[in-house]
Amino acid sequence: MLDPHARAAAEEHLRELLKVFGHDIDREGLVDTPRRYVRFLEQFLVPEEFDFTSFSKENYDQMIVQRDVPFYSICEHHLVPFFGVGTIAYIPDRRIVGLSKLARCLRFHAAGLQNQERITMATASRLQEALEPKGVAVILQARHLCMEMRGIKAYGATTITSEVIGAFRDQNRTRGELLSLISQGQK
Ligand SMILES: Nc1nc2c(ncn2[C@@H]2O[C@H](COP(=O)(O)OP(=O)(O)OP(=O)(O)O)[C@@H](O)[C@H]2O)c(=O)[nH]1
Ligand SMILES: [Zn+2]
Repeated sequence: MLDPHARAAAEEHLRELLKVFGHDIDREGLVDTPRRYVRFLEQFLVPEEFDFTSFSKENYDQMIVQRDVPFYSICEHHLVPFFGVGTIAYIPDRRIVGLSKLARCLRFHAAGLQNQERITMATASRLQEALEPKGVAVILQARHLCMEMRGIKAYGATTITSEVIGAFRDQNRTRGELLSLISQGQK
């Protein structure tokens, strides 16, 4: 959380920026916008930490795959959103993790000013460190508004990044099984 002085300064900078572009910052629709935007940045740039609640895997030793996990981020180059869905998979060794923590992990690392490759690697490393599983795979598919609204204007282009660790990297059969599980039921 920002202290009140820092928040007031951030809001003032935003008012100045809007003025530079000729906006009447006292009109009804804009008067509270700097406050709202700074609050959004506070929430988005400083993500909420979470606990990696884990459980004994009992006898389960197959891969766990979570698909279509939505995430939102802000491109560090243009300050424009990029967003998409991720697949997070792991093969437990001793522990399994609470399912919501997979999505939380991706959400946490997507927050802030980012590039897609960094989110992919950070999500995978975090799972690897927290669980020491036999393998981890993170695959992100995203649309970058900096490539759609501006610049190259490649509407609808998607970028896929992946990070695979352990058994997913070393064993073709394991990797094949992951790909087949991911594609199941997809249109
Ligand atoms: N590798 C990577 N590049 C990204 C990501 N998000 C945006 N970029 C790219 O960062 C690059 C910044 O390039 P610059 O040439 O400095 O910026 P620019 O003149 O605005 O580039 P254009 O977008 O091509 O108009 C662009 O090619 C963006 O597409 C990302 O998540 N990963
Ligand atoms: Zn960008």
